[in-house]
Amino acid sequence: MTGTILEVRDLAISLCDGHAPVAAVEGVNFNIGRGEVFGLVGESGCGKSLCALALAGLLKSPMAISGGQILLEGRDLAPLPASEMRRLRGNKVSMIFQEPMTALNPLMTVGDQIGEMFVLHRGLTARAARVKAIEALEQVQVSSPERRIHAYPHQLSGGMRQRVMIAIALACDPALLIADEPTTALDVTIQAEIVELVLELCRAKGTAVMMISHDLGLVARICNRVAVMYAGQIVEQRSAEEIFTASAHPYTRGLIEALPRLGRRLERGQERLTEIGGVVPAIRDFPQGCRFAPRCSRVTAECRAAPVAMTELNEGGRVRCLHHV
Ligand SMILES: Nc1ncnc2c1ncn2[C@@H]1O[C@H](COP(=O)(O)OP(=O)(O)OP(=O)(O)O)[C@@H](O)[C@H]1O
Repeated sequence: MTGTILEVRDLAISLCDGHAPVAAVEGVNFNIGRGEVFGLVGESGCGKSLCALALAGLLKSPMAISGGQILLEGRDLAPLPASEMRRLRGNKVSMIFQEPMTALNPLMTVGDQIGEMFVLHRGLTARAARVKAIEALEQVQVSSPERRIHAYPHQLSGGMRQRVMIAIALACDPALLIADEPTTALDVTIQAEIVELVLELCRAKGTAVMMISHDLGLVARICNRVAVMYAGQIVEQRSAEEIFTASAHPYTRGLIEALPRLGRRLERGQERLTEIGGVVPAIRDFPQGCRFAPRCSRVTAECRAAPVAMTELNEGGRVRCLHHV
């Protein structure tokens, strides 16, 4: 791993729906190294998908980037028009989604959809692209690829469709793959296979991965570094090793407590593992002080008084908490 491939500086994403704009995401800062596997975790509604979509140039109105920079290999993607982002997507940066049907065209064969990447980004002829499409399907371990290239997405299983989406995303060896909960909708055994496949292919191609998940266990297992997001802000950033042993933010601690552990039994009368009480606030209801304050057991008046800045910890870790441990 050498050098930085992606530098996100002070990214802000706002809801611009004709009323006063509201920031759904703000002050997001992180770097991803070449070939690194970087994790972004948090409960549903924390802003993970908005960050992913912004990075891939796929944000849709009424959401828009309202500040900051997204430097991919030094070039700022934030101000680029949609036409320019279309040229970069699949080539420099790719994204895979939880539901492959959102990314696949139901009216095109999978062979044509994979081949299109080589025609568009590599200038190959249709015939050469077809050969590459078969190779790409082989790489994602789809059996009988010569036959499968003629299939339409609806003729494939969920796991198979996920493999096709990965083949499309990685066809042109992008520098960065953004994976937004790519396995959440799949069976547990297939989940593990798909994650392994993504990691193996990205390792071979030198592609960095930004893995987005609500599952801290998964992210800590496969990533080098992890950022924890809460209510539109990063609240903690650590190495994956430290996230369990030295996490400093009460929210990260809460996510860890809620993880099902092997051999961990429910106490008598306990219905589920300890979950963090309360819910993630809606973007118009973000508290003015620490956004986690209403759910936090360590809260004091000071926490509620004003926004909390990031504090640098040792070893490059950072935390947004006045009472971190
Ligand atoms: N188009 C939109 N209009 C209004 N609010 C939106 C829109 N898109 C997202 N939001 C809000 O922005 C916040 C962040 O959403 P986002 O989808 O990024 O969360 P997430 O952490 O990715 O959750 P999930 O894991 O469920 O996708 C949420 O409160 C969501 O309701």
